[in-house]
Amino acid sequence: MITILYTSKHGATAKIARVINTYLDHTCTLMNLDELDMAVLEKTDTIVLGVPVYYGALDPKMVDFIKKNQGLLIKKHYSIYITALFHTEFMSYITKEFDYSILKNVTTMAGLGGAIYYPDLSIQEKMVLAVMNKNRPIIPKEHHVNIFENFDNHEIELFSQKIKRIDNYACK
Ligand SMILES: Cc1cc2nc3c(=O)[nH]c(=O)nc-3n(C[C@H](O)[C@H](O)[C@H](O)COP(=O)(O)O)c2cc1C
Repeated sequence: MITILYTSKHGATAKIARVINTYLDHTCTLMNLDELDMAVLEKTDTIVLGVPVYYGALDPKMVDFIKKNQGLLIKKHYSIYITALFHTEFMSYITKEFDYSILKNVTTMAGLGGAIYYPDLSIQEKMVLAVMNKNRPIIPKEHHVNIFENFDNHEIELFSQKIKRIDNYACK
């Protein structure tokens, strides 16, 4: 049994969870951390953690969950995917937050891309993104009013295949 546990302010991390679930033949339980169900997690063999990046750091709610629930995670196969525009830098976001005691037990990790849904953003978020984009241009100008997605579809498929293999192995 696989559970994908995620946080998602604007929907991209949730969207990736749904795509992974599709690659896994709709066999996963999708769980938003805001609706955490520990009884389901206790029963699950494989936990996939979906963690977005904001302001140069992993979402603190999920970081807190992972740190407080190391005991539970160690008993499972657990994997992490990062949702971020600068997704190739996922390891630097991860190593900034987690030490070896957590990382040595992670089965697989990946950076899968991110998205900006402009109509959903607050003025403050738009300002932060404008500064970020000025310093390190990543969002083309024509996307500044609408939707920009830079999901790495190939990585999403590879990550899903790894999860499938891990869970098949766990169930043997
Ligand atoms: C206010 C704000 C700050 C962000 N900061 C970063 C960042 O520092 N690095 C990065 O790679 N992506 C950054 N992003 C992009 C997010 O990681 C991307 O929008 C991701 O899809 C967010 O996940 P969500 O849609 O599930 O909320 C930021 C996005 C917002 C709105």
